[in-house]
Amino acid sequence: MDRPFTFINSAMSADGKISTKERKQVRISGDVDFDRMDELRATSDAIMVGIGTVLADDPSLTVKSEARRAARKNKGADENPVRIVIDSKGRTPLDADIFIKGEGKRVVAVSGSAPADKVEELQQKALVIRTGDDQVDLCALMKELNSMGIKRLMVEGGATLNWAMLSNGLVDEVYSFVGNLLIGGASAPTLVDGSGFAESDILSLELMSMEKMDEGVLLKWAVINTG
Ligand SMILES: NC(=O)C1=CN([C@@H]2O[C@H](COP(=O)(O)OP(=O)(O)OC[C@H]3O[C@@H](n4cnc5c(N)ncnc54)[C@H](OP(=O)(O)O)[C@@H]3O)[C@@H](O)[C@H]2O)C=CC1
Ligand SMILES: Nc1nc(O)c(N)c(N[C@@H]2O[C@H](COP(=O)(O)O)[C@@H](O)[C@H]2O)n1
Repeated sequence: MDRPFTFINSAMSADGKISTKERKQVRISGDVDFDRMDELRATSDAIMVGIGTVLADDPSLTVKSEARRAARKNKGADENPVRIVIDSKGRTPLDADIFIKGEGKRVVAVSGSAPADKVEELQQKALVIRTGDDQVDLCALMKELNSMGIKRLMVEGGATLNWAMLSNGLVDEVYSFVGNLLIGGASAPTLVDGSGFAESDILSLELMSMEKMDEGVLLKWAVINTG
């Protein structure tokens, strides 16, 4: 495989929403699930999010547990995995938490549509990788990440990036915490948005495990990529 092993980790409400119609971050996970997410971060080479998530949530994507950061250091790795933003037009704010918080490498993946001045500014903060004309070419990017030594990639959303990764056959597993709340709203983002599959292309999953966790359930799925 010339791309990293890739999994999506997400938290959704019982009605499949990952945030509100205003795209406002909601605490869906409980403490146990957040700790599980931290372990996933700590054991990944890189974490990827879309620019929509950076603009909505301003996440730091750091490993929160000091012990886990120390364990990474002991193995000769940076305290935090490489943090990657998928951002065709180079809109990532220079004061985003992803740049400010925690040590470690950052990558901003842009496309040919990113203005040169934005790229120059981002290069002060991150390695900038340019693929694709209008939007980031995710298949080409994944090959490049693989050649950089990124073998285990965690995708933390949002809904549009999840769709793009899944519909390009780039995801191996999906971990979804389903919380005990209903968010509703036709326009609220779901686990997978985008344009959606035609009936003949619907993606099949194989249930790997289900576990009661906090006040919800953790579902682990393997993606059956046929392409
Ligand atoms: N509950 C949870 O677990 C999580 C919830 N969220 C929520 O998700 C929401 C954000 O999701 P969403 O708005 O969908 O944004 P995303 O984070 O999915 O980012 C989508 C953006 O990525 C850029 N992009 C670049 N290249 C591509 C490509 N090839 N294919 C697709 N997109 C590409 C596009 O912007 P451009 O063209 O400008 O590059 C696109 O609009 C927020 O409300 C956040 O709170 C987010 C993460 C986890
Ligand atoms: N697993 C999970 N559960 C929830 O309830 C959530 N709201 C999220 N959101 C994701 O976590 C990111 C925050 O990361 P930092 O704490 O800033 O490091 C946020 O952007 C979403 O990706 N996840």
